[in-house]
Amino acid sequence: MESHTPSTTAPLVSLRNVSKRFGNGTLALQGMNLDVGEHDFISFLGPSGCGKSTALRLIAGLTRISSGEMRWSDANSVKGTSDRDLGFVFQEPTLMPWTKVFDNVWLPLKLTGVSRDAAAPVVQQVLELVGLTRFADVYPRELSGGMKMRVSIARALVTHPRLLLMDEPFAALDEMTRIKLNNDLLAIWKEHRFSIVFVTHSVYESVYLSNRIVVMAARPGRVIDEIRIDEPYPRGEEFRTSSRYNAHCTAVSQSLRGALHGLDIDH
Ligand SMILES: Nc1ncnc2c1ncn2[C@@H]1O[C@H](COP(=O)(O)OP(=O)(O)OP(=O)(O)O)[C@@H](O)[C@H]1O
Repeated sequence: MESHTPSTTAPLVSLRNVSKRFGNGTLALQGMNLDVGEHDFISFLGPSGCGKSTALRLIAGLTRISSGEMRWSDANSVKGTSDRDLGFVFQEPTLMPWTKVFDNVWLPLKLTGVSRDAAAPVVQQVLELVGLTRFADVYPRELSGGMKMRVSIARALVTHPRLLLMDEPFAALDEMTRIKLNNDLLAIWKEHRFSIVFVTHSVYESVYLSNRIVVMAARPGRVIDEIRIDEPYPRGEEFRTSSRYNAHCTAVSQSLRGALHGLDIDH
């Protein structure tokens, strides 16, 4: 068993007092502070509307911050939020239905000018990582929901990003598929040592996966707690059925109740 070793190097990305107000006046995120370290697995957890997706999209550079500061480590700062340093996985697999699995996964490399032939070894490598070696030549419609999500993860990993951002990637999947994908994601993360920021509504999923859980509340969207899950990896059935896991879930649920309580006060 291996304990998670907290990063002693500079954070990959730091948010300082970051806020986001949309044009319609909604304060989606207020005063967020966060350091994402090397090989962190961070979950954003909270009720609907607390700004989880907004925070993720800010980190991805898909939405601009209104105030505050976001700073990338030197290795990333050459090109800022370079596409090659970031992978993004959405709740929907968002695959191109008219083209085969191989071509869907090749896309991020194709967009940076890498030919199909040159991309082939790395596309095969990431398909192998997600267990889809034999499916390179099929269309997305021939795949189950879980397999489509695996393709989406492979596409995000094909550029070997240092940070993988995942917005409720498994929310639409059945329980067994979700557990399997949780385990496979942890195995890939452990082997390849990138960092993950993962949005979820599930206390159980966040405790199982993460070493840090950022608990958020709504109106305005904000961070109300950060909880460390200091448990060794790999985590498997033994951890999922342990009293320690239950105790962590109870503590996180209590913190989350604070988030919901805040919502009641605001309304
Ligand atoms: N483009 C937008 N324009 C205006 N308001 C927005 C926009 N995107 C999000 N919001 C609002 O910002 C707040 C935070 O939304 P966000 O999607 O980040 O929350 P969330 O925690 O991810 O919610 P959910 O769990 O339901 O996905 C919400 O009140 C939402 O309605």
